[in-house]
Amino acid sequence: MTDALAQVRVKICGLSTPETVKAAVEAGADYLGFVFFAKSPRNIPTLYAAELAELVPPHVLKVALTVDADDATLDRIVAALKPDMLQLHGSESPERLVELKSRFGLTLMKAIAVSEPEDLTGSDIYRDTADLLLFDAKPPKSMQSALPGGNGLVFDWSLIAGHRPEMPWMLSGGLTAENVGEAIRISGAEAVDVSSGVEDAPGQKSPKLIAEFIRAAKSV
Ligand SMILES: O=C(O)c1ccccc1NCC(=O)[C@H](O)[C@H](O)COP(=O)(O)O
Repeated sequence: MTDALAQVRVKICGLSTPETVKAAVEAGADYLGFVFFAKSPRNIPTLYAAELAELVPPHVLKVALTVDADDATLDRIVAALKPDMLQLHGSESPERLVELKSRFGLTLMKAIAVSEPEDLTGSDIYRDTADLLLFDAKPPKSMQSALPGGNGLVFDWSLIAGHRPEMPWMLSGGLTAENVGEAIRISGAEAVDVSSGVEDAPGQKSPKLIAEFIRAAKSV
């Protein structure tokens, strides 16, 4: 039997309430992302993460999203959330990933900001240190106050078709229930990640939009 019918895996990022965590689990999310970055409208206090973590069954993987966090901060996050994966959304170097793997032994996903082909070829530097890559849209320089991710921006998915990494990867950046099918077909993604596209307002996840997104991604 081939893997041709395998469903796309879905990560819902930036959950911050019990209701939306439960909604994402019930809708069939494979990964739930929790943001630990003070400037983000999705930031959650570290201790509150422990409460949300209780609601996540073992078959759904918990992802802690951080931006250039130091060891002490990560120690607190890992103790509270007990994540399966760290999503590194800053300018963490390959050497930093080696340190994090040795300290925590968790799956490491390095976010790569993409706007041109060189961004994809440049991501090869993480080949030996990241377990998977997350391709996200690079905010334009004009967006001075932009977050490093979670901006609802799309990049040209055909760039990935021209440089498919040999290691596992996820697609993100401005995905919605309406465009995720086309994004998967063009990029060849086997896993997708969404935040803004399942929100009614920045930081406010919608159970309805979460269910619609997961249905759309998994029906491709
Ligand atoms: O969500 C945030 O606020 C955030 C803050 C700092 C770094 C990354 C952040 N989010 C990343 C994500 O939510 C996703 O991994 C991905 O970039 C999708 O975002 P979106 O374009 O909003 O769907």
